[in-house]
Amino acid sequence: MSDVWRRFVTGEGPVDEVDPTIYRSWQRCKALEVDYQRVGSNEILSKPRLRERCQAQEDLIQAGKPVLPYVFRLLKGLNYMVLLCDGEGYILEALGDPPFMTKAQQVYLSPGANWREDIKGTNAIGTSLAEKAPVKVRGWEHFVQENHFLSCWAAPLRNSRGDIVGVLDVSGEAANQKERLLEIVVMGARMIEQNLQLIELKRNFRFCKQGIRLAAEMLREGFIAIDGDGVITEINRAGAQLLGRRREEIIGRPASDVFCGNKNWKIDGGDLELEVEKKSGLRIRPRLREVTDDEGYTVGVVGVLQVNPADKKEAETPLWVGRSEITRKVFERAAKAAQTKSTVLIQGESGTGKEIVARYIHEASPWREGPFIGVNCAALPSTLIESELFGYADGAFTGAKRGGRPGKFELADGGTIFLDEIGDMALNAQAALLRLLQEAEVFRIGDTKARKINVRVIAATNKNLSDLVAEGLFRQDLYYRLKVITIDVPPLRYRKEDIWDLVPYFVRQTCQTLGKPPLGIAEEVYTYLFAYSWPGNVRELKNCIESMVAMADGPLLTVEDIPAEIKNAAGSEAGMQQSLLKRQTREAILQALAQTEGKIAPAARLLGIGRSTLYRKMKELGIKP
Ligand SMILES: Nc1ncnc2c1ncn2[C@@H]1O[C@H](COP(=O)(O)OP(=O)(O)OP(=O)(O)O)[C@@H](O)[C@H]1O
Repeated sequence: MSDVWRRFVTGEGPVDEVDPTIYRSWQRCKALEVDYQRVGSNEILSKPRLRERCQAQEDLIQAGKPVLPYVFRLLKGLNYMVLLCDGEGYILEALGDPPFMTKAQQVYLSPGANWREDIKGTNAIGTSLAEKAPVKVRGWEHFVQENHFLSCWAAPLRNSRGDIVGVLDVSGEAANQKERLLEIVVMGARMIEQNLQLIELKRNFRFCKQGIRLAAEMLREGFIAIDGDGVITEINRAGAQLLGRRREEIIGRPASDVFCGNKNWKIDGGDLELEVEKKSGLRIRPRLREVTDDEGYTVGVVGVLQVNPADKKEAETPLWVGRSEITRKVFERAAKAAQTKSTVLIQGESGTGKEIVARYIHEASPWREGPFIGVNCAALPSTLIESELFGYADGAFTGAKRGGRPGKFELADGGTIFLDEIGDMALNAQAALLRLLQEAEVFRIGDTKARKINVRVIAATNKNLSDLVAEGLFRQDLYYRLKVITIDVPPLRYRKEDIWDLVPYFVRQTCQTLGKPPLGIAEEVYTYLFAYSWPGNVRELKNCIESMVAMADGPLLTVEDIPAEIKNAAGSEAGMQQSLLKRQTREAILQALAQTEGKIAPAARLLGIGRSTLYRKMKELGIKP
């Protein structure tokens, strides 16, 4: 036992031979009345509480993961241990040589124990936290006598804001005093801090990237980001739609490939003469702002895609809107189908938007310059459908027009014919249609002359065609000929996120048609529209909005304007929706936790929410960590 230590703790005499850091710590311990013979009451976490703490300090653990073994390898076989502690003094992880680990265990120098100064007296972990600096505490410098067999070296760990978030410590036996241990500990601490910064940077980067993507998707206008090398790094769906391409086709491509104008386009200092002219003659121009770094160097540009003001009328009404994954996939599939020559069969409940999909295919296909002719097969009596579709020759029947008449197929030559409600087509017309599809030529009724036609055929049905085939109401050979490419358009109730876009879209459209000034939409309206199940799909929503706009008095559409039958049905479904939402949230959280073996931080990342939000939701839903 050191005489200096004894003199201090008993208060017998002056102790000026002590390192000032140690002396300050001893004074703090004395003021806190720490027992100098043995630790009065240790603070040890139970295994589950320790696991929880490690989860809460996931970044620190991650940052320390490669460093602890590295430092330990430098000291291996010399009877030391390396410890990682959090900013409150709790030991989270330890690596060490077994003989010393066993001895250290007796004074709880092991995971779960807290080594704050007020609990353990002067020690490297607690004292480095109190002093906010690297310290060494050898043998009798420990305030509590039972720790005199130890020598420890520790350095605090800071995050990028400079807050202390932990401590790296090396401990060994008092007699074991290797040179330069403090330098090793400080070096290890710097490595952990760098890893912490990297983790934070990666997270910030992901946040910025995802944040930009989400923010861009909220814009009604087209958004584009181009990096310093002139490569397009982001474009939102509205922007891609404006350019008539898919996002995936644009991102990663040089801007000069996508836009015409200055081919050798460079960001810094160059004139931004970008423009793209669509086949329709629509000219699109980006309005861009430079993004500069701290030194003022241009690192890229961001901005909105605009339609040349002269062409604006056409662009203001996109053919379709809808942000749901389901709708996006439907139109992605339609875009692919547009590039082929095959017949397309669109299936879906009434009012889901099958005709819109057909028009979109036409617009994106090589037939886009030709006409788009729609025929509702259910609306035509079976006696008329053949002459309507294929036309008739002069004198084909009594009452026939002189000189004959072309049918819809001939009228659609060079373009697209859309056969809606194909399931209702009469069998004789089906036979003629099959022949036409196989030969690519039409025979007018009563005519022997074949006329070559170049038509893209798109059919749609809200019936199950294979059932009709089984009942003998639809020709099997025609069914197979039609369903070369099928596109299913799901009901609106399965893709309710689209309501966010459809509502303002229909409000704008209706205001324009009725010559009303633009109307706002009260947030609460959406609660009702989301709760309703929309059996009539998008058409029913469109009708609902039309009636709301027509009836609205003020500048805002409110719950009062919702048609009574929809409001009442939605009101009774609202409670159900909420409990369904709760159930779905619960399941999503449980699944994420199962995937990450109960780890909170990765589960939160998987769910795309913050850690504290996840904790709160788990509490609300009664999920135990
Ligand atoms: N994604 C969408 N974006 C904008 N408008 C849409 C969308 N989907 C549907 N609509 C509109 O909803 C209405 C119904 O759509 P559409 O006529 O295409 O449905 P449908 O499935 O062909 O119906 P039916 O089977 O009764 O013929 C139309 O006015 C259409 O413009």
